[in-house]
Amino acid sequence: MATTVMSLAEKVLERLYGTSKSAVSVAGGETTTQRHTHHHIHRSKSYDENDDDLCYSDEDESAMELVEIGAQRTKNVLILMSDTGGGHRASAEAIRDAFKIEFGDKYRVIVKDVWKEYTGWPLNDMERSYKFMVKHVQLWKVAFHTTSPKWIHSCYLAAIAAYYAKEVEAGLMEYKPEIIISVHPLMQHIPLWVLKWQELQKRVLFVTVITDLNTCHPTWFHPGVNRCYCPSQEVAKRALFDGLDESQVRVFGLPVRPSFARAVLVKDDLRKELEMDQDLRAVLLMGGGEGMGPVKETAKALAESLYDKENKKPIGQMVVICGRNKKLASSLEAIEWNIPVKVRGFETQMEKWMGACDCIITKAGPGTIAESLIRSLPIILNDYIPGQEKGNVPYVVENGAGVFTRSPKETARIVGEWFSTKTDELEQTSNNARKLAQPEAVFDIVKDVNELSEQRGPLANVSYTLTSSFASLV
Ligand SMILES: CCCCCCCC/C=C\CCCCCCCC(=O)OC[C@H](CO)OC(=O)CCCCCCCCCCCCCCC
Ligand SMILES: O=c1ccn([C@@H]2O[C@H](COP(=O)(O)OP(=O)(O)O[C@H]3O[C@H](CO)[C@H](O)[C@H](O)[C@H]3O)[C@@H](O)[C@H]2O)c(=O)[nH]1
Repeated sequence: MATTVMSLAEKVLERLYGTSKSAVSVAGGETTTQRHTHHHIHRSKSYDENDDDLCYSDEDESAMELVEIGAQRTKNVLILMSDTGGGHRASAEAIRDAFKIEFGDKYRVIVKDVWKEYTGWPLNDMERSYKFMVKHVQLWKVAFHTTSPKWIHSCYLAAIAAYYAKEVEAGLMEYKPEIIISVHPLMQHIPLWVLKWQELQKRVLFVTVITDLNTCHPTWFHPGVNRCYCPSQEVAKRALFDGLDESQVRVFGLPVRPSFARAVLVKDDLRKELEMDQDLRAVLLMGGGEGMGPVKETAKALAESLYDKENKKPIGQMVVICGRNKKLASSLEAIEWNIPVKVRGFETQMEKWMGACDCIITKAGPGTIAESLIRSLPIILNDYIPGQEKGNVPYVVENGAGVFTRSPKETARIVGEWFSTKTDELEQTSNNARKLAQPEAVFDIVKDVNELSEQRGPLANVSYTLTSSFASLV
């Protein structure tokens, strides 16, 4: 049977790639195509043993056609994320959009919080827990650092995995992914265990895309992944230190939505479209997806520093994006401002607001920082979440792309100077920001995932079967 399948597979490959038997049998110094064909033959054999879908006889031409159609069918990519802040979703959507741009219908990309949809507490409530913990910042600090040792978080996660194994399995099965991409620190261990129990480790590609720029939590690093995409050399160093192999690690940058990288945006046009003042310099004030940090105090201080009392006219304008913080938005809307101010809720076209402004004030969220760098915006960091965001401050400041101050008055003073007496400093900081930007990162990541997937061959056809006793296997 094995010989039969070998010759069939070669026929299929010949039709797909025009590759001959002799090309396949060459050992060592393989070309890419040869390396791929080698994988294909290997796979078709093992699938014949394990997978009913691919059982066929030598003469059965129609089965060959089926294999061929199967070979070119759309692959399912499942991106695991959670709305703990806005950063994970932004990166997940960036990856989804880049797959579409680069590969069209070759991949069907689904962005899901499988925990929320399929499991119970505490996994299905991470958004609320995270929001609560970062509000009580000492609590988050303690939770972040006490769960950093591997044995501690492994125990927690193993216990949760044992409890929710079937639910997570059902969640994964629903989407039948050939590729799983995790963009969340708590979404490596449990799905990888489930894949192991399902004996799908070798067939399902599992990659992690880290969305923290520097001092990230060690749960990001799991040695069982096929790839770990690190946004910076600093994170890569940590990954290697935590036991990943160099072959697993790639450094391309933090994935940012293609609309940031590819769109050609003209400031004047954007200001017209967004109904902003055409002439005054503009500062963008925000606090991540949740509108965190000293946004209101800073807005009030800016209204003072951007108003020329002598001449009774504004020297700048302000856009405040409050994200999902509705309370903040309504309290800012109630204020009567003496300079032009736009107060916005959660915006879906951040690239436009950033493109229309001249500098940004934000807490040290990695997504917002990476996006600002692409738009060459000088950054004033006014806060950071302990743990994962702490290292983002030196990343920005030491590279000359911005400054850090927690004081709203000091922030307002800096912006006032940038917009009046220190415009050259504003320009220099903007140039430094541009140099740090990595707009192509998201495309490099999806191309690498595609390459990994190709190496597994077009016959990779994952079959998911529900097993019944996972919990007992933990
Ligand atoms: C690491 C192991 C986590 C397992 C937690 C199970 C314990 C259940 C107790 C509390 C409710 C769960 C709270 C979930 C918080 C969600 C965090 C999140 O998604 O962050 C995203 C953020 C970023 O968006 O995640 C990170 O940057 C790093 C993740 C750190 C994980 C910290 C987990 C805290 C768990 C608290 C346990 C109590 C500690 C006592 C120490 C002895
Ligand atoms: O109205 C808004 C407000 C924000 N955003 C987007 O939301 C993202 C915010 O992400 P950040 O990484 O800047 O910050 P968050 O706090 O929202 O993100 C969370 O996830 C991050 C990882 O990606 C970090 O771990 C961070 O500490 C954690 O709080 C950015 O892409 C930003 O453009 C919008 O699209 N619209």
